[in-house]
Amino acid sequence: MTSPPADAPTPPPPTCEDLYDEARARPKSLRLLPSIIRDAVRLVRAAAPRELAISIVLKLISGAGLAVVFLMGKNLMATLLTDGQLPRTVDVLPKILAVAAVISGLGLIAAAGREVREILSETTARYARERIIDVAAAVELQAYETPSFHDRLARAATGQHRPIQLVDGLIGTLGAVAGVAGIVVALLAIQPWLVPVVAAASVPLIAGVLKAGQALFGFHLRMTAATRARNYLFELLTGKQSATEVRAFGLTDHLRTRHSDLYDAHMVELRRTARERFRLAVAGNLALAISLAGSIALLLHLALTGRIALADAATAGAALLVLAERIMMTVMSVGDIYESGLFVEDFTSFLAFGPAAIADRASGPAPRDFGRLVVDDVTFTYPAATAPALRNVSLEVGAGEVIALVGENGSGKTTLAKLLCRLYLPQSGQIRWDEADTATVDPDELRQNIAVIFQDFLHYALTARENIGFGSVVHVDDLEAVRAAARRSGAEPAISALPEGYRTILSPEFSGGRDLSIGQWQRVALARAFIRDAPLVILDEPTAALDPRAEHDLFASIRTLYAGRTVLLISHRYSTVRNADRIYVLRDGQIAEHGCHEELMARGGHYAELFTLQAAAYSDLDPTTD
Ligand SMILES: Nc1ncnc2c1ncn2[C@@H]1O[C@H](COP(=O)(O)OP(=O)(O)OP(=O)(O)O)[C@@H](O)[C@H]1O
Repeated sequence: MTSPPADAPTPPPPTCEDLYDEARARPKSLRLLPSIIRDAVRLVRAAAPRELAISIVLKLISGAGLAVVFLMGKNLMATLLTDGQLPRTVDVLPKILAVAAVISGLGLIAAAGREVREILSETTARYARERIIDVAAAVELQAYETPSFHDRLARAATGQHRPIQLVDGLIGTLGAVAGVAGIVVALLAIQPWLVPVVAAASVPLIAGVLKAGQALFGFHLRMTAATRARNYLFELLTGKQSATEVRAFGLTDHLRTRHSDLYDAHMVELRRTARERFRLAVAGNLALAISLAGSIALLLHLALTGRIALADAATAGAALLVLAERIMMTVMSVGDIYESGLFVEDFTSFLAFGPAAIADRASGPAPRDFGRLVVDDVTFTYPAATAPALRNVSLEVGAGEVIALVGENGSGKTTLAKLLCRLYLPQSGQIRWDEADTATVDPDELRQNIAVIFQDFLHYALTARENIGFGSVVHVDDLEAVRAAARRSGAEPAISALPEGYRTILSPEFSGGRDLSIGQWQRVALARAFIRDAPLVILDEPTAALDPRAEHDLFASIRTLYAGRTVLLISHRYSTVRNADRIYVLRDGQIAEHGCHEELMARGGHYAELFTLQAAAYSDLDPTTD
């Protein structure tokens, strides 16, 4: 692939939106079925090739086994009834034993088939789940900002058992089709005109099951967003994180009613869909029944008027009835396959958005060292927003500098930090790490050079060691490195006081787990940034929950703590950023001004206004001021 010219605007990253629309718009005709079946078989084969092969072989053996039992039984009867004499035990016993052995062998095969099927199903579900994780990990963070991605993710997560259902249905259908074929051959020999009649009568039945499959799939498609909303409310009502606030504000009844209303709407729609599916089934079956009754009446008429032999009419009638039953079964199986196929198509088209699909995105190697980070005229708008969060932002961060980013709420500080980490790509402008445009380098490699702690850092319900070690996953088992990071961030005393120290799970949801105070959590998060050996450190509000002494200590020693590294600091505490080499002031997504503290104060602009405002609040509280 050719790389775009250096000055060309960065193309918008592909999101799941494109794929979503394409998948939805695609006609869900029966013609798609072979490719859907191929995809499903491929997926199951990739997940569990051995189990799939064994499962098919066992199914074939069972099918053939039934025929063998039938033939052996026929042979046994012949032996028993030979010349009207009682057979000798020695002649008959081996045959009885052989029939018994084959029957019990078939029983064993059926039992083995069930177990293999269970393993096949679970292995396929696991494989499908892992592919979903691949997609979730590969898509740009931007995809998470779109409801359609979450809809598709939710459907993929619930549809992971569909490929195996489809393959199951396929194996069953092959058997049913073989049964139909046998009777069709017999009918062709007796009354050939009956075959096209029955085939024509099956058309409404087939159309019905296809429409029924589409109706069910449509129902799931329509309800995905509402189902996610309902599941979210369920999480709120049952989750640990929400439990405190839901109780404190007495929200349980209100949320419960909303959950229940959404469920009511879901059930109304489900009943409507079920009625539609039932109507389609009635119409299809009625058409088949009418044509059957007509054919049998005609057979009877032909027999009574002497145009066909009575025996032929009776045989054809019986074959017709069996055929009708088989056709119904077959059509049902085909309907199930089609229905599963619609979900499989939805599922596999989602998987297509995984690592393979984004492999050809520009992704050169990330620079190893850090000299300079340049933000050049960057504009960025969130997918869900209409106005840009950042407009024509330009700034520069040099190696070894401590740079501060300040501004009022919503001015774009966190957004800029996320763009620097290449979590989002700008719609226009460039972010250059030394000479490399970060849009064109491998994002994972680039992020290895950055230690970032966001305001909403994660509280992992895992051990204290992991909570720190995740900052540099290669050090997760290195207790000494973890301890050293904890000492630097001041988290060490709180962790050492835990019942199992660094082995304690930081969540009371798990046995032996304990929680930390918010300030202690913040120190743990800071330790995560310390353990990561990255040249650029981005700290987004790192001291919001720290006590004044801890905050003072951190900022007083920031140059020593991060000696040799470059620090980008986002803070609302103006006193803490005054020692930065350069301060950038963001306002409504734009850089309003920049310079060192003294320069900005002398200028008397936005920074000076906010700094003075904050300082005044402190001096008002100061009992020594008059
Ligand atoms: N995921 C999102 N989708 C749409 N708009 C967003 C999203 N995240 C943030 N915004 C909007 O982008 C703008 C910048 O937000 P950002 O979080 O960068 O501000 P901030 O300066 O870090 O604010 P704070 O000081 O409150 O942390 C805001 O107007 C915000 O409402």
